[in-house]
Amino acid sequence: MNTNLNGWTASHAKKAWNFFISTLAIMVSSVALHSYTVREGKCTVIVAESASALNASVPLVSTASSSTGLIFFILSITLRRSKSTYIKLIIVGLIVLTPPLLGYNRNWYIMDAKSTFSTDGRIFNCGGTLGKHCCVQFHNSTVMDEEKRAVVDILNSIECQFYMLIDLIRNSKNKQQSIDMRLLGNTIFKQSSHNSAVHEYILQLYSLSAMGLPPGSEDLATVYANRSAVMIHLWMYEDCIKEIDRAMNIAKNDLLKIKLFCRKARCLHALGLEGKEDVMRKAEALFNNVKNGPSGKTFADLMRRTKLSLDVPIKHKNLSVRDDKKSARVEDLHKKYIINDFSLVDVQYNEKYGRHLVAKRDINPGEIIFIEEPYMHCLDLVRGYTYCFHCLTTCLLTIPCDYCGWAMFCSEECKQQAWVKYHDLECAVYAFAKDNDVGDGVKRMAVKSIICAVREAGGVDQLRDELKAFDSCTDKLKGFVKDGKIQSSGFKSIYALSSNTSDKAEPIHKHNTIMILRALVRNTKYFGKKPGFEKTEELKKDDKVLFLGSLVYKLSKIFQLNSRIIPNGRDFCTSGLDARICENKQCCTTGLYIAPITSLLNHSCIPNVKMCFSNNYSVIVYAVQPIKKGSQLFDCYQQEFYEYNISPRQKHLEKTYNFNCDCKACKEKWDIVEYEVVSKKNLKKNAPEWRLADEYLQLIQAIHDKKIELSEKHIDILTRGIKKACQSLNQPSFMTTNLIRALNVVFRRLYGIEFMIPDKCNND
Ligand SMILES: C[S@@+](CC[C@H](N)C(=O)[O-])C[C@H]1O[C@@H](n2cnc3c(N)ncnc32)[C@H](O)[C@@H]1O
Repeated sequence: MNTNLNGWTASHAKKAWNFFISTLAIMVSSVALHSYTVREGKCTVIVAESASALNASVPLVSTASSSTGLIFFILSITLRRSKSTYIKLIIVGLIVLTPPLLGYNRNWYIMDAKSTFSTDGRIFNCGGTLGKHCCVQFHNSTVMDEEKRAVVDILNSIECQFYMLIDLIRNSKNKQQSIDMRLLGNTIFKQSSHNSAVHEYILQLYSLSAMGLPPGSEDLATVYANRSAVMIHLWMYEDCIKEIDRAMNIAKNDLLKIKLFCRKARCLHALGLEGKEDVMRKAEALFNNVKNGPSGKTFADLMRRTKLSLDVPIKHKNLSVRDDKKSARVEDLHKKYIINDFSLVDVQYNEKYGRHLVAKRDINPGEIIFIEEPYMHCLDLVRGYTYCFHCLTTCLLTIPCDYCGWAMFCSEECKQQAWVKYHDLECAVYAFAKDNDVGDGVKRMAVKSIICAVREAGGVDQLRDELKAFDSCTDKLKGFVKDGKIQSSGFKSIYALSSNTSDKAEPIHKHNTIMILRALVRNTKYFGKKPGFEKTEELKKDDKVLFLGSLVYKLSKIFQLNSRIIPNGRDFCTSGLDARICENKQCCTTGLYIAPITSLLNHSCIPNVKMCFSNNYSVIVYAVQPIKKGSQLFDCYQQEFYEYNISPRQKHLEKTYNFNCDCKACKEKWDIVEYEVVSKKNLKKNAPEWRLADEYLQLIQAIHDKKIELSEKHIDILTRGIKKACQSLNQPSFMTTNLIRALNVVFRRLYGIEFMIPDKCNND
């Protein structure tokens, strides 16, 4: 008798194999008898008599269909004669069963008995049709399949059924609120003491007032006239003339026109331009019509004062909202660096970080790594008095969309371009999707990008086909690298960005999806207008709805993770918080933007790169620490280690970005140290730190206090300091941190998006 070390005999082994094979056969055949698979579009559906049969069947049946099960059973009975047959049978069994066993839980979804889902355009109803338990495996499961399942859940939710059925009030212009804002603006303007913050507030009130007024109305002409009064008050004569002409085009009231002519004559005089006499003649002609009326005396006085002022030489030169020196500097930068040239970096992928950027050579602090043009931006709704919603140009005299109460443009051209490109639909869709939340940018980005993507593709069906083809490509770097070169591919690059949000953010994305989908269904012609279509039972059957719904859901997540803040124009946010968590949203953000390659930067609490949103609609990514060839570039998603303690820092990253940070600062538990106080007294008596403080502290202080005119040379000086600090000091160190912070201020001031409202004015 053959005995092995454990006392097992061949007959034991034979019995064991026998038992194993029989059990396997019984399981398979029982599944075969109690469940069956249906190939439905891109899915395999297993239908079973009971939940337990379903659970048993999932790992087995995923590839072994009922017929395979039967064959298996028959084979095990008829062929169990020789050892080699067993071996063959086992090999076949392993081949058949291993992939599904490994795949169990990954691609199989147990559906509840009543759930309905779409399989590649067709509807499969688990309960309704079959009355049995079922689960489904999505073959070639694409990213969108995940979202489709979520959308079915969303459509089933009570919140969705509620919003689909109720009639929401269109969020649009509000004339009374506009008039109230204008009157408040007038009251503040009449007060005697003004500084730039007051000027800004007055302009904000007037522009918000303009937003809510119908086109061509006398009220709108009055608001424009009031803004022109602010402009002349601020010695911004050229802007004042533009605003006067705008008001004049719609004004019907003679009294208003006389005021405007008088103001225009003063501006022409201040600018030394011809034409003031002609303008005064027009004012005189109108004055003759009103001089005997109730306002005759007031206007006679105005005419007299204006004529007198035209004889006095003007000492103030024209001011402008744009900083010309900065514009020239940014233009020079664009001559030196090609926009969207990513030759200093590589995109790579690994399991831990996903896609990430890696330096192709050693990079010095202060060096610009690349400049990227964003794919899209979205201004905060209250910022319409400083920037154009369409081109983001600095503009204090924006004009409103004719229909909605939030979009403001720098010119008629921008207004028209935006209308043709996206705003005609955005205006209607967002009117119903808008919540009264200042930080609604993610939702608005989703609306705008869907509209643009559908248009660019030529329709919803075409977009679906394009994305399907894109999904079928398994390249991890798709959308970002083409023919070995980093290159973004428009909407597809946005679509390819990470949507790995945490479960905690789910309610927001679901709500965004409901609100946008509702507006797309009810306020666009994307789906045709079938009666009763807004009923969620109907919507669930429509593959176009499921497709667009899932796209909205995915984009909401993508924008939450990948969009970055356009910082407050003039300075650092007081708290430095991420605008999406900052309680005082207006303090630190102008809006959001998304730039695909920049979005591939992963996070570290001690970042080696920083971004600056330039005043020429581009994102400048520059190094703040020495970066070795082959190492990863890291940005900081919220606050750096010196601004936020480790625990809230990590909680926020986990909650918003769904990962656990293990950068050096987190591993070594670096907490806030008193970095803010720029004084040598705070330094430990550490020789290298003292030496660097002697060399740089005064400059750093002067930069923060705006005491010096900055230039590129300051970038070089700080760069040298950072290099020395990184080489000679143990980190974290006071001097390294402060040198890097000063470098960020310099970049922001030299190139950053900014608007200027003068402090000085005619009250001085
Ligand atoms: C803006 S994306 C960055 C690019 C991303 N790696 C990709 O492949 O698209 C943000 C996501 O990247 C991942 N990520 C960022 N920083 C990380 C880090 N330090 N460690 C691990 N994952 C990180 C997280 O999943 C996070 O939600």
